[in-house]
Amino acid sequence: MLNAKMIRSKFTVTFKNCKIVTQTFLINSMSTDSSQPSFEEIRKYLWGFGKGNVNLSKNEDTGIATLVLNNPEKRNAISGQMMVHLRDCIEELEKWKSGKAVILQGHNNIFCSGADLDFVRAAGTKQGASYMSTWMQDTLNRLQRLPLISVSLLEGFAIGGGAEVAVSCDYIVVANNAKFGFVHAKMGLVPVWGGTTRLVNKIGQRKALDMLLTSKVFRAVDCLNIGLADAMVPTAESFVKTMEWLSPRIQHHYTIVRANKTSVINTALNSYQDSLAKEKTMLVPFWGGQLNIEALNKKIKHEPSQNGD
Ligand SMILES: CC[C@@H](C(=O)O)C(=O)SCCNC(=O)CCNC(=O)[C@H](O)C(C)(C)COP(=O)(O)OP(=O)(O)OC[C@H]1O[C@@H](n2cnc3c(N)ncnc32)[C@H](O)[C@@H]1OP(=O)(O)O
Repeated sequence: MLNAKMIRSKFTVTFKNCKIVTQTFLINSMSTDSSQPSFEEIRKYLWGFGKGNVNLSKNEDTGIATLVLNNPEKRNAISGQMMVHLRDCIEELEKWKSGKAVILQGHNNIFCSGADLDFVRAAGTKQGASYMSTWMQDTLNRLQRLPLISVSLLEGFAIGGGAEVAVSCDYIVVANNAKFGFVHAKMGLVPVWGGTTRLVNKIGQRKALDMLLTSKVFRAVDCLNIGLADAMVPTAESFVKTMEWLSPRIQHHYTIVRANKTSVINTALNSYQDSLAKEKTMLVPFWGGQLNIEALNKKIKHEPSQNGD
């Protein structure tokens, strides 16, 4: 792992009979920090824990991928093996250059019951904590940064680590039967997969603190009322309705969809100035490009939509 290390060197200069000592600090970024585990090492460790998998399917025609958490005997709890699968799926999505969106779901209409409690018991060491938090936080950071529009479709329970996965997505759609909770405190834990940071970004500091401290499990309509969920859909047709809800958000060319997602996520993850600087660089591929010229030629008149959406 790369580690920034300061090297100080002194230069003495004589100016008008005075000795001036200048100090130069160089950053040596090539040294390695052997105390940090490599991701390969963590992969091997996690792979030894539990069953289950994560299934990715990509539809090249629609540009929509689905990612399904699958561990039916444990309400889709995330085992060590599934942590490895999840990262591999995100890496696959990073390579998908023409995709527009990804929908995350749990197998058989249950989103996810959090980390596999058998894993939590077996890996309950300092090493286990460090490996899991490093791996899962990095994996979910990468999910959040994908240039795809990410939607978590919550059916049934999304608790503990399941809630952390859900808030890593751009949008949360709840089925009528969804139940969502950061239950970590009740389990004698704190979220470390990036869930606290992302929850605060979604619903604000006070509501997030309340949610963490009470370990309350929220019903679908409450998720909508507190601004955590973006839409609520009937459980019986949750996937179809989620696709309908998503459709206007991905109506444009995939390059436009991805550029807008990238710009927005940059504001969330970078400083104001960095975000402005990055935003300025986004226009070049589009300005005077084919999509822009076609739109100009149509002489579009922009009007409010009829149904107020
Ligand atoms: C790293 C830790 C932290 C994080 O940072 O993210 C966490 O995620 S901590 C984990 C938090 N999750 C839990 O504590 C889940 C506890 N489980 C439940 O509350 C309930 O099981 C449920 C999820 C509300 C579902 O209830 P229900 O539909 O009534 O099913 P059952 O309770 O009968 O469960 C069926 C079956 O599944 C097993 N199960 C459920 N969740 C997990 C889990 N997270 N890990 C392992 N196993 C789980 C449950 O024990 C049952 O097994 P059997 O009794 O053998 O059938």
